[in-house]
Amino acid sequence: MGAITVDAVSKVFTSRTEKQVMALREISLEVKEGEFVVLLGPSGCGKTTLLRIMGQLEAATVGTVTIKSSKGGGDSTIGFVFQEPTLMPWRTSEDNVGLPLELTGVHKKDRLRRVGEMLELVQLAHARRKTPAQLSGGMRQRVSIARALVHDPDVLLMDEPFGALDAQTRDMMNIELQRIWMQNPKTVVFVTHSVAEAVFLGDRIVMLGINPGHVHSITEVNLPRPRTMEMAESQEFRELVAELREQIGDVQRSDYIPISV
Ligand SMILES: Nc1ncnc2c1ncn2[C@@H]1O[C@H](COP(=O)(O)OP(=O)(O)OP(=O)(O)O)[C@@H](O)[C@H]1O
Repeated sequence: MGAITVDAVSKVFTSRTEKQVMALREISLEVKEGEFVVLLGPSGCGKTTLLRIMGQLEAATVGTVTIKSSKGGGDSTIGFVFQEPTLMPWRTSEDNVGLPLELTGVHKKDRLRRVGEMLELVQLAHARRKTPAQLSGGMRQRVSIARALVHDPDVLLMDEPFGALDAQTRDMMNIELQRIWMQNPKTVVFVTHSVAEAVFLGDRIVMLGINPGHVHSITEVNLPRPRTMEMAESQEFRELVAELREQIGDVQRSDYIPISV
């Protein structure tokens, strides 16, 4: 597992019109080993940008991100899950999950064993020979999660992974993800628009403010695990959701004018 340190990260984008937009300003954040951190905040506050910088898919304009691996030595490894499953349509679940291992030259026998374990973990062993078109949206996302975990990454970065699913499937996937995470502990950073999803999943919720993106607040969720759908009906859960919704409202009411620099 890995610990993530975000140190004074700012990001300025230069658009096609050559106008510069500051998306993030001086974000500092520590994600502890094995922690499940959720990034929450109104549209445009920079959640995806911050996640992409953490995953080295995007460079920070200023500041640094360090991922310290508890395995020691070598580069830290990262698993990604995006809103769209990005599976190869002609490949079976087994072949999609095994792709990262294939690309790094893992021997077929070891690869199949590991892929089998991952498909068991996401409870899709029965669908190993199916292609994405033969799976439901929730099943496709479970294949993506298995693929993201197959190389045993130090951290798992998830950008609205259940945003395209219907409400019922999304609830089920939240329960599933919690089970997978408890069975196979990882450091997770998870982006969402849904306050209830954030409270259900997170150890801590980092609320980003806008104009430009910055850390507005950090909330610890002290509900015991495993969290259940019944728990989501409790007063404590509802109060936390209400408090965070109010915070989002406050953030949104602050004038949003992207800062040009
Ligand atoms: N490649 C880019 N070029 C220019 N501006 C960008 C680029 N990517 C993001 N931005 C701008 O940076 C800001 C933050 O965008 P980002 O997508 O990170 O926010 P977000 O909180 O994830 O939004 P949403 O919740 O709507 O997905 C926005 O003002 C966006 O327009």
